[in-house]
Amino acid sequence: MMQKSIVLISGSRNTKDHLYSQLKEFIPEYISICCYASEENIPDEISADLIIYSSDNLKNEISERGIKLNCKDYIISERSINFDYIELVANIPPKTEVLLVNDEKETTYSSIEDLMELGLNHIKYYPYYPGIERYKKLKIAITPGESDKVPDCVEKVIDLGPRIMDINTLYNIMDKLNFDNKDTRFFTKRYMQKIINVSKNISLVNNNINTLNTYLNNIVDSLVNGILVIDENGYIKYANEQMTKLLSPDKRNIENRNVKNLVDKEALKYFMSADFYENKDIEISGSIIKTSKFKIPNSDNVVITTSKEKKANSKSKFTQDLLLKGHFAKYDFEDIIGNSYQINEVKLTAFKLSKSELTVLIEGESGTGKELFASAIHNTSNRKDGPYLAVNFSALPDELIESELFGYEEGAFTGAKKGGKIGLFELADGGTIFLDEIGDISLKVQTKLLRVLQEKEIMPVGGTKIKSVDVRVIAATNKDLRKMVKEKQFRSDLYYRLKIGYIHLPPLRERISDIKDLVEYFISKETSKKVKISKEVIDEFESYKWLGNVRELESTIKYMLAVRTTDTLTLDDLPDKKFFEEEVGEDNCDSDYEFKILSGELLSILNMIKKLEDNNINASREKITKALNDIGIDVTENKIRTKLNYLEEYGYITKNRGKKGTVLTRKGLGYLNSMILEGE
Ligand SMILES: Nc1ncnc2c1ncn2[C@@H]1O[C@H](COP(=O)(O)OP(=O)(O)OP(=O)(O)O)[C@@H](O)[C@H]1O
Repeated sequence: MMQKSIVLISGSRNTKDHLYSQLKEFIPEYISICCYASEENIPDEISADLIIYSSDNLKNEISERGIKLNCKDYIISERSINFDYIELVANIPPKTEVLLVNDEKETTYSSIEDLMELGLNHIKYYPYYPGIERYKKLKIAITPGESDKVPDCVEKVIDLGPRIMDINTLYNIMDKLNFDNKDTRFFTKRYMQKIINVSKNISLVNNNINTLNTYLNNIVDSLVNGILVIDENGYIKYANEQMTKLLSPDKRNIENRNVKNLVDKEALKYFMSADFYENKDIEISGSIIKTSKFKIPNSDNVVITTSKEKKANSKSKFTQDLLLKGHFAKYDFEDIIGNSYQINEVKLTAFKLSKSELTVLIEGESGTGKELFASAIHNTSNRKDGPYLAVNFSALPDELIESELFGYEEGAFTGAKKGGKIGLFELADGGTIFLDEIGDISLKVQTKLLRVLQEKEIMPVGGTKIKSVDVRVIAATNKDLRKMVKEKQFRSDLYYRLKIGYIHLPPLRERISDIKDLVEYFISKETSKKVKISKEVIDEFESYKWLGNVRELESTIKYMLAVRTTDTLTLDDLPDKKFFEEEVGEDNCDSDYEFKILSGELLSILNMIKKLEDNNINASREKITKALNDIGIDVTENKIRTKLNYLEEYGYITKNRGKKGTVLTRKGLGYLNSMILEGE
């Protein structure tokens, strides 16, 4: 038999090398692989069974260059982020703002989408590509192999290497070369193994089995969409979220159930037969889906995967997934750690509310545990066996929110799916819907929501028929809704409807006695090893502001566990200051005018800086200390240093090196003026 051959053509040498090693890894040895880069020499004539172009443009370039091609077929590779390196991204502290740099607008956006789809949405991506008109001048950049395009403002570049071929392209290659079943199975196994290794790496870095599961799920989901493991009798050992959605429209847990009760006869034949197959079109729950089946080595279990339907369905699927933060209520009240008076009071109120059917509004800063409480309320309520859908409003534009929440009827708008679409409210029937970031919804959606709350019925977009739904609403926000009501950005009637049951979650800095318990809890959650934490660190933590609240504390512990050198976390393991949340940011322009109430000492310092400034004296640390001592306020220079840092972080002052010393900002001056007005 003649040896089959592949020729790969890419633009740069770097991409060529990466794609070559990927092909070597996945394509059996008996296929010969030859690679060229257009920036190097390409022969005038190329012969192969299959040519793979790394991009569309390259195909045109090759034909323009008049290169003679003797080949039966070609493929243009679809590319995705190289997940060998994604742990680098996973390790970036939450909420960090980064530039995503790529060569063109499209590739930049699709790289952002890839990373988000992999679940790496703990950081904020801003696009950058050559020729972009305006971009955010950030210090960190992530790039898939295009580090030479990174703009000057960037200080740290995380290069993920060029994007690799995606799983569909690899399947396509095998298809075109008529691989037999054995080889495709080998490939699937390899790919899965790779994914599992990547996830293990990530979780090792984070020391966290939960992270392992999350990333594993996300990566698997983004590649094969649905994944199901069944034993020889058809009992489900594992089903990921997508498969659960496919087999059980109410999205309840399907583990330990039998596939016989979940799919119809036709599909069951394929699920339970002794055959193994790749990408077979099978009708499951009313849709034709590409399905593969393979056996887990040394076990009686088989794995069934369904492919991501890239074309027809992907948009609406993706948007609903974006909107949905979770399908299951994961937490109970026992999972809410903390014994402070403040948190106990809130837990008690929440517990009482859970036994009622009232709508609940949870207010609290970001990371205080609003989602945790919503989940615990559902799990303690009479609806605990019903669905729980957590919806995040900040992810989507208004029109989509409306159709995803309330569904639409066939023909409601261009692109509406045949048969219409069931909205999340209908899916949550009999259960609870958690509407996170409720302050982000438009007035139009507010009006529709009000209707659900008042009448317990929904009207799908473009529909005429009203449908009754029985859903309990729990809403959450980190915005000041009352202020939004005053400013007419939030309907007052909706506000009062939501606020029938009300919980305010205190920020972490107001319940510092919980810090120790939380720290111990997070350590035990992250690692099975006996890791201690020094008292100095706890003391230090108790003096922090924790603007990112419990979430920030959790990621700090994760960080410290990852960098620690001994089994005790010490001050040396603390991240540097940049790691911690800062208050002033572009997203938070209002904070310029939102004053943090300052305690006596801080106020005295601020006042003193103004006095010195008024007298044309540079407010150095030394001068401020002396002037305060002079008026009987007993402070050391060291203490002043800490306080000045605090004032600077809140935007009241800026510290300058050298002679100029500390100066009041507009906000600082504004604060002092407002104090004078209040005093008058
Ligand atoms: N009291 C607590 N005990 C244990 N874990 C907590 C507690 N509070 C918050 N967490 C953890 O902190 C993280 C943030 O919590 P959660 O997502 O519920 O906050 P949130 O207020 O909904 O934040 P956002 O407004 O940003 O969505 C989660 O990982 C959660 O498990």
